[in-house]
Amino acid sequence: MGSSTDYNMLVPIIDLSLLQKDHQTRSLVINQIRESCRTAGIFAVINHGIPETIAEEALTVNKNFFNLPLNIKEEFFSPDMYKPVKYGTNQGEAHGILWEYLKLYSHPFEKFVDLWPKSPPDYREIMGNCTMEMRKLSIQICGAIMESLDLEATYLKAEIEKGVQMVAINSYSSISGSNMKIIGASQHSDFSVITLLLQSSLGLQVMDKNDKKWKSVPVIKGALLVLVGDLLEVLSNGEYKAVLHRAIRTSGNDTRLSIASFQSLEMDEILEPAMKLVNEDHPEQYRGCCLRDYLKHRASGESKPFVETVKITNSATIQ
Ligand SMILES: O=C(O)CCC(=O)C(=O)O
Ligand SMILES: [Fe+2]
Repeated sequence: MGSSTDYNMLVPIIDLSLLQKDHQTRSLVINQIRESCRTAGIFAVINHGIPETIAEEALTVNKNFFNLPLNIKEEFFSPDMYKPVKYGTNQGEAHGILWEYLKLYSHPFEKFVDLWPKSPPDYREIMGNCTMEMRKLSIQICGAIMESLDLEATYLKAEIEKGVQMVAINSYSSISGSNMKIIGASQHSDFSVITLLLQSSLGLQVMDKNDKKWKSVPVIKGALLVLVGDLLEVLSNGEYKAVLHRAIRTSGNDTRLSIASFQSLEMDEILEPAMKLVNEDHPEQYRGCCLRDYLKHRASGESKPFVETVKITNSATIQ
C-alpha cells in the first residue's frame, strides 16, 4: 500500500436544506460552515438541490468525451492560459495517457457554449445543465459563507453573480500494481472564492493543517465538496485559508473523473479583504487581486503559489 492513502479525512457534512428552516437551525448551519472553513478548509454538502441524475449524466458524458479518439480531443489543445476551452494531457512514456483535462468557461453560458465540444452530441446540453446548477449552488453557498464571516449575506453577491465560472473536468486513468503516482493535480490551492467538486471515486487528498499529512477525502454519495479558494482567503483577510489539495491515481478498474466548478469574480474585478474584517487586531494581510493577475502569474510559469504573492509581508506597509 502506498503510504499517502493510509489516512482518511473526516470531512464535515453539512445539510444545506436546513438553511431554509427556523432562525436557530439556520445559525447552527452557519456555525458549522464557519468551523469547517476555519479548520478543514473543505466540507461536503448534502440536500443541496442538484438532482443526482444531473451529476451522473455529467460524469457519463465526460467519460464519453474522454473516450473519443485523441485527434478529436486535440482540437481543443492549446498552451494559451486565456483560451475559454482547453484540453490537455499528461502522457507517461510507456503507459499511454495518465491524466487528461478539459477546462471550460461556463458563464455567461451563451457566450461560451458554442465553443464547447459538439461531441458527444448531448455534451452541451448536459454540461449546460450541470454548470448552471453548480453555479447557482456556489452563489447560495457563498452567501452562507459571508454570513459565517459576520458579513451581510449579500456581500459581493452582485460581483459573484457577474463573475467568471470556470469548470475543469479531470480524468485520471487507474493504476495497476502498487506504483502510486501523483499525476495531474499536484498540490495546489484553487483560484476561486469557492470550488464545488464532484468526484466519481476516491482520489482527492487534502493537507491536514494539524498534522501536515495528506488525507483522502471520502466519496459521499449524492454529496458535493466545497473547497475554500484563494479569493476567499483574501476576502476573509486570512480567517479562512485556501485548502491545499491534490489528486492521486488509485488502483481499480475505473478511470476516475472529477468535475470542479471554480467561482470567481470578473476578469478585472479586484477583490480585497472585507473592510469589516480589517482592524487593529487584524491588520490587512493581502493586497487586492483579480482573475487576470492569477492568469498572468500562471502564464509566467512562476512556481510560487499565487496566494503567497498577494500576501502583505512587510508590516511597515500597513497603515
Ligand atoms: O481531481 C480532483 O479531485 C481535483 C482536481 C483539482 O484540484 C482541480 O481541478 O483544481
Ligand atoms: Fe484544485
